[in-house]
Amino acid sequence: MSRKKAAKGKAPSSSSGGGGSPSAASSAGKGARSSPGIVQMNGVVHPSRPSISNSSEFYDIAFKVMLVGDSGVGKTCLLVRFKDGAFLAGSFISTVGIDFRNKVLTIDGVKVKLQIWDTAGQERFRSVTHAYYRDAHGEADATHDRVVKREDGEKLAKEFGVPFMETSARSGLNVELAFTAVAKELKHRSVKDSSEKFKLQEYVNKEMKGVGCCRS
Ligand SMILES: Nc1nc2c(ncn2[C@@H]2O[C@H](COP(=O)(O)OP(=O)(O)OP(=O)(O)O)[C@@H](O)[C@H]2O)c(=O)[nH]1
Repeated sequence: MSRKKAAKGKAPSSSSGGGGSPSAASSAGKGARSSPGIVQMNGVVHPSRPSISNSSEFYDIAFKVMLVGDSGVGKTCLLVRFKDGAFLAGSFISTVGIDFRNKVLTIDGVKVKLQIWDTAGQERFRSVTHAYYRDAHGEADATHDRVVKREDGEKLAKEFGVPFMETSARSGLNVELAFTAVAKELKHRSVKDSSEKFKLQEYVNKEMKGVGCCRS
């Protein structure tokens, strides 16, 4: 069965309230997905003067994080799971252009705001989404439908020197961890006099849950 695609998200100019309300929902014939990628982007540090995010939450440091990957790999669902704790099942609604949502996490007593940009995976939006990469620092429940072998993902991550983990927007597997790991790494990078060294790979290996652990 082919997936029906409609438009989701909205233009960035209208997203200042912390993101629009992209919706998606499950389709019986949906194919397997590879994983969305999380790219961490640059941060702004305000150690002595807490700021207020668009969602009225105070924060100490802000970072821009991009979700990148082909259309349909689950970027929007990953973000919605992280932000709202929900899985949007139903027919697949493709993102138009780019959109963002804010979430403030407390990392070792520091309020870290992640401004997470959800990019459109479709080729026709490439020029729009790539424009937002400037400034920037920085699935697993459908095992039968899997298109990317775990080993291949691990190999690729090794090549790029980044940690590898599988997430599921549907079950929630490792979603919080993926974003928390990014926030921790960015916070440690930005606090220059940090005495303790943060080892991202070790943290991820310790905290990561295996596929099949958290089905809902
Ligand atoms: N089983 C399962 N389905 C998922 C998961 N994440 C997303 N989906 C489904 O995959 C389809 C695409 O998800 P989206 O999050 O909209 O994909 P996207 O990467 O944002 O796509 P674009 O907006 O076109 O770039 C939807 O039908 C979702 O319901 C997941 O973790 N498990």
